[in-house]
Amino acid sequence: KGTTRGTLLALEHMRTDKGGKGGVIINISSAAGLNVNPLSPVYSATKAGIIALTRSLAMNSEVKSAGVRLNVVCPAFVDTDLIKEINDDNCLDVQKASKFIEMIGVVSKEVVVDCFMELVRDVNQNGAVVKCSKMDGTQYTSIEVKPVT
Ligand SMILES: NC(=O)c1ccc[n+]([C@@H]2O[C@H](COP(=O)([O-])OP(=O)(O)OC[C@H]3O[C@@H](n4cnc5c(N)ncnc54)[C@H](O)[C@@H]3O)[C@@H](O)[C@H]2O)c1
Ligand SMILES: CCCCC/C=C\C=C\[C@H](O)C/C=C\C/C=C\CCCC(=O)O
Repeated sequence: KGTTRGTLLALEHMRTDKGGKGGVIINISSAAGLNVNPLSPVYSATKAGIIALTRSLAMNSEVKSAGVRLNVVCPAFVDTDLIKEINDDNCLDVQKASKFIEMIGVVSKEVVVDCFMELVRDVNQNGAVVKCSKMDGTQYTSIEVKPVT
């Protein structure tokens, strides 16, 4: 809910057809939103929602004309407090989650920031979904878009 409200507020503020200067919105989702995550299904659903929200707005012709780009970063595990706070309230099996994190590995915050900044600087990126993971590195995902007529 916070990401949806924040995105819509930023968009209203930034769009050139409403007096703004245009620009770019980068949302943070998660690798959990790109694939199944049986250990935290609700978390996964909220992250999939952020990807759909961001891509849908990015592909809206009025938003494009108003000079606002939107992209989304989907990190796997990152070295922040969040992964130290996995517990029975937010995960269905904490022990399995710990083993999974060990297997996938944890990236530094700098890796996510680099990814974020690349999407800010590259004016050709709109609607991009970028995964960053220790195991697989940084990858632009490819999801087919059927244009709405
Ligand atoms: N750490 C990871 O492995 C990881 C991976 C992928 C995605 N993410 C996502 O990245 C985002 C940031 O997480 P993080 O890893 O930096 O965690 P974090 O725990 O370090 O930071 C979360 C921040 O959100 C703030 N916060 C919590 N509830 C809030 C609220 N209701 N209103 C305003 N602020 C609130 C906290 O005070 C904290 O500063 C989250 O959406 C998380 O799901 C994290
Ligand atoms: C698996 C336990 C998830 C617990 C949720 C708590 C923290 C979540 C952190 C991140 O958002 C990442 C969550 C899941 C990552 C899911 C898949 C990683 C796939 C990695 C890869 O494909 O390289």
